Amino acid sequence: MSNRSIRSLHGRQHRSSDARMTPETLSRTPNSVYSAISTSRRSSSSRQSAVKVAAKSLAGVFIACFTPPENEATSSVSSDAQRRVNKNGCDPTRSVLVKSYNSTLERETGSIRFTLEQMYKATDNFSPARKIGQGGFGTVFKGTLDNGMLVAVKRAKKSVYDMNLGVEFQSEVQILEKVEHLNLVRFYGYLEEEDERILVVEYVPNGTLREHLDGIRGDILDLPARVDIAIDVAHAITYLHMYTDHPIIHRDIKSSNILLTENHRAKVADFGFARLAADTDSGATHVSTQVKGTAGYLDPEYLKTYQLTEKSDVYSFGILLVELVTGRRPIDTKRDPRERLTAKWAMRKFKNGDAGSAMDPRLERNATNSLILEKILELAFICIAPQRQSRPSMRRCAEILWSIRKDYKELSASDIDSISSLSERHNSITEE
Ligand SMILES: Nc1ncnc2c1ncn2[C@@H]1O[C@H](COP(=O)(O)OP(=O)(O)OP(=O)(O)O)[C@@H](O)[C@H]1O
Repeated sequence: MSNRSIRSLHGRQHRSSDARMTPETLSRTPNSVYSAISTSRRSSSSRQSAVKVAAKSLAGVFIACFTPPENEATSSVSSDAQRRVNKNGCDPTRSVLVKSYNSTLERETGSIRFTLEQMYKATDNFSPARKIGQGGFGTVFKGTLDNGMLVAVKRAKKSVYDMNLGVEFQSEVQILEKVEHLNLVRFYGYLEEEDERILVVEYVPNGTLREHLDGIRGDILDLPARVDIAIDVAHAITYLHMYTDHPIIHRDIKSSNILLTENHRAKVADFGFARLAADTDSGATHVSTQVKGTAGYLDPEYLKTYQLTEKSDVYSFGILLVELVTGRRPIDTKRDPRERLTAKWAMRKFKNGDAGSAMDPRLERNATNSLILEKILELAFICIAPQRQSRPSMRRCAEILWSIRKDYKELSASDIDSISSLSERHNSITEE
């Protein structure tokens, strides 16, 4: 969704034979990195001591005392997986849609192959009044299908098609057909006729996360809403990495690819760059491939080695977390040179015990928000660790965020004294 997207730099195709980390290995938190960040921070002189005590002890507690909510992870994602499954891998809603379009060519997978006539009808002949967006892929229209269903109709621009979009389009369709999750934009079908390429996906009515952070979509998102959005995105990527038939790497996690519903639920969009992950059964750890993604979100190790793993999504997710709490874009060229790379700037502030000054100025400043900001930044910084082995799995990120949300709820109803007592309670649990 940004013209900074890097479509194709260098191309090589091969698979490595290194052993891939298992989900069990991935779910272990790199405590050393986490605590290295915590201990390298200078304590803030301006902070009230109770908050410092609480922050320090909670830093360990957040990791050490999390009851790994395995069940929640497993049940939420696997029930989703069950929900989606029929023998063609499509969910009941899709089937209904397919039935109502039985005059069209239906693919075995359950997605619909639309006709041009249907697309013209759905979009009032691609009327400018129906245009809702423009991106590197083409133009997006708000469409209405015959059955009244609202959809987003993504029409590829011809120049993109001429640049070998055919292969990418088919690969995007194939990936979209495989996935089904509440936090992923749902795929309904596509059109491929002569020089027209169109994707028909769920219409998500409330704009992109970036628009919300820019304040052009009404009310500013408060911190709990941002934590919820981070959790939704973590669920979506965890699903792609761990619960699809074959792990999928999204490769373009960024705030302008996160669409929001009216209730501020997040849905990850845009599978244009998505790739199947390495085939672990054959012992591969990564796929080597052309570098694609968006400047500012790109994993430096992937950029350097062309080796793509799920941890590249984790890196982009870390950048997204920084974006969520600072409100700033990952690269902000209008700022002072020392502030242009937002993650670096925020990390410096954090290490100097001054994380609070990296907080989005539109967020309320209070003890709870400051503490939660630190927790989110701590997680962000392990996600963007230079070496991919040091980064947590997406599932681990989701677990940490659940605990952050839980503690937010407990802390927000209380004052500094309660923060201290919560930290004491956690200490006594660890001592036991
Ligand atoms: N499913 C959707 N529901 C509602 N609006 C959408 C939907 N998909 C895209 N949009 C709108 O259209 C805009 C462009 O989206 P699009 O996915 O086409 O970008 P893109 O071509 O993938 O961009 P890039 O390739 O540069 O990342 C979005 O910013 C959003 O405002």
